[in-house]
Order: sequence, then structure tokens, then C-alpha cells
Amino acid sequence: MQVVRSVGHFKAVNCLRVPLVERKTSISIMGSGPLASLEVIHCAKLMESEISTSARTRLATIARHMSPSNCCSTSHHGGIRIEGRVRDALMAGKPVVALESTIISHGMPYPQNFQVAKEVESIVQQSGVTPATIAIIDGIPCIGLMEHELEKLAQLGPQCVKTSRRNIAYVMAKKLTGATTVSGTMFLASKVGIHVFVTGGIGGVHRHGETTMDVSADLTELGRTAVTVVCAGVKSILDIPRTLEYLETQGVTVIGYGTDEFPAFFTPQSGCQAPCRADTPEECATIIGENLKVGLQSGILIGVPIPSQDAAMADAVESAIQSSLMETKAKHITGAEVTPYILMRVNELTGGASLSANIALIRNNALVGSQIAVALADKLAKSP
Ligand SMILES: O=c1[nH]cc([C@@H]2O[C@H](COP(=O)(O)O)[C@@H](O)[C@H]2O)c(=O)[nH]1
Repeated sequence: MQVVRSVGHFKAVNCLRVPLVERKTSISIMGSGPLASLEVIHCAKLMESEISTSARTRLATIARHMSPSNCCSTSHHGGIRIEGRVRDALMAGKPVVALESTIISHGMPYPQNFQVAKEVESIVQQSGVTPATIAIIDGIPCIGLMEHELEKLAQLGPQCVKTSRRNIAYVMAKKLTGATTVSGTMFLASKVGIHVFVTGGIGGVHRHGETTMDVSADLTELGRTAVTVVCAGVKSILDIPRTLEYLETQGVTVIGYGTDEFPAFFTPQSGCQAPCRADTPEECATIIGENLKVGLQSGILIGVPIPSQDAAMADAVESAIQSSLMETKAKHITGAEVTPYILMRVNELTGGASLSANIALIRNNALVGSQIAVALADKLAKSP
């Protein structure tokens, strides 16, 4: 088993004693904090009785991603880069929330996207949680971004490659800059042991999906990756009943947060029942904890309704959605282009009201997701 121990000021996780150092490899970590330099230390054996199960899992996950074959400090050898403060938090079992980057590049215009990205990180931070915005920068998957990288994504906008699971390897190989979707972000978050991920909305089954087979990779990712996605549900541009059916097929636990109804992004109501309900962060954390404990290896979707004061423009937004849906048909816009096009048009048609609602619900999700991450970290720390 491998253990990560720092040089410098880093506190040993759970005060583990590391008995035997076989070989070391120096790697660099972005930033200049106490973790700016670490050693990956390969140990013969840990004192098993001193380590809780959750600490052991954490160490194994992080160590795996810091091993010489999987991690590097430059952009030339592949591997995942974890920002120092994110790594500190993960190592110490403190709460971390993953944030996606397609929402920045394709979901909102510049400069609001940059402002919102920073604001969401700061909401998470103020809740005592470490934010980890995920993207692929010049071919390197990054868990946690520097401010100038957030700005780069925001400025590039749709020029970034919209990166879901299917093109992660391609974007890495071509050393491109990719904004990760829900599926891409979930995959990378799971690789480093982040359990909670906050976003605005997820993709789903598109209308007429039964003939076009246009089903977002977000849904299959939820079926195969044990990360909890906190969102405001699914937009009505999609086929919500079929999206929920598909999530059931994929074995995804779908929860309405404080509601019996699955939310529809701009509106709290979709007319569809949420299969499960949880009313507090602690309840959500218990479900996530059981999901991890029993090893289901599938995700959880928590639908948080948009706050009622921000749903005021719901009717105007709904009718704008309908018109832009007709436009996509007339202009033969299909596949991955559909969602960004509709988001842009709905914003234009509502004179910016949809963007305000979008921003408001993301803020709210960041708050709820952070509370869930705190409750989960607490639970995992106490688990035997
Ligand atoms: O309300 C939204 N839904 C979806 C997206 C983005 O679009 C992706 C889904 O795209 P597609 O339908 O092409 O799978 C999501 O993962 C997310 O990144 C978004 O920004 N806002």
C-alpha cells in the first residue's frame, strides 16, 4: 500500500506512523502553500489497526493518483493535477465539493461566467468546504483551478472543448483545453475521491430521444460512478419523464431535496414525482454514506428546487424555451450543440432574466451541496 507524506509542514493524516520507506519520488503540486512539494512514499505496510476505513480509502485513492505512473507536475506526461488546497482537504478528510467547468464556458456569457465561477467557489469556501473546479487545461486534467485558469475558461467560452467521458482521452492527447460536463467532472472527481459535486442542471433524454437516441452521457455516468450530483433538476427543454425512467434503468438514486417533486431547473415543479425525498443535509449524507458503504458504485442525483423568489420569471422562461426549441429544429441544430444554443437564446429572449435565475439557483445549489459535503465528511470521520 502507498502512503503520501509531505516534506515540510504537512500534518500526517490521522497521525499515522509510516513504518518503512522503500523509495521516494518527488512531485510538484501547484501553488506555493505547505504542500507545494510532496514526497510519494511507498511503504511496505501500514499499521492497519490505527487507520479507520475511511482514512484508508482516502489514502489509497490519493496515493494512487500521486504515484509516479499516474501523476506528474508538468503538462507533458498525462495524469491528474490536484491543486494543493484540494489535496490538503482530501488528505485530511475535510469536505470538498467538485464544480464543473462547462457551466462556465458554455453555460453563461463572459464576464458573468467568470464572476459566477469565482462567487460559487467563495460560497463553498465560506461554508467551510474546499471548492475543486474541474477542467482539462492544455491536456492536463485539473482538480482545482487557479484564478487565471478560471478566467481563461471563461474567456475562451465555447472555444473550449465540451468534454464528457467520451473525449477526455482525446482532449488530453491533443493537449487541448476542455471544459468538463457533468459526466466528465464526475469521472475525474471520482478518481481523486471527491464524493459531492455541485452544478446547475444536468443533461438528460432530449425530446424525441426515443427516435434520435440523444441521451446525455450524464445519465450513464450517474449509473456507473459513485459521485453525488447536487443540481436544480433537468430543464424542460428535455424530456423529463423519460430522463427519470432512464435514471431508474441506470440504477441511480434520485432524491428531491425538501420536495416530493423532481425539479425542472427554472421551476420547482416538473409534474414528475421524485422517487426519494430528503429534507436535510444530514439525511442526504446518510444516503451517500450507505451508497459508499455497500459499494453500489453508482451515483446519486439530488434535485434542489430553485428558490421561489427566483422562479418568478418561470413562465417567460418557459415560453422562451419553447421558441428556441423550434429554432433548433429549423436550423438543424443537434447533439451537443442543442443545450448551449437554447441557453443562449433563452437568455436573449428573456432579456437576461433566465441568466439571473440560472445564477441564483447555482448559488443555492452551492450552499446546499456544501452543507451536504460537511455532513458527509462528519459522517465518514465517525465511521468505523
Ligand atoms: O442546465 C444546464 N444543463 C446542462 C448543462 C451542461 O450541458 C451538459 C450536458 O450536455 P449534453 O446534453 O450534450 O450531454 C451538462 O453536463 C452540463 O455541463 C448546463 O450548463 N446547464
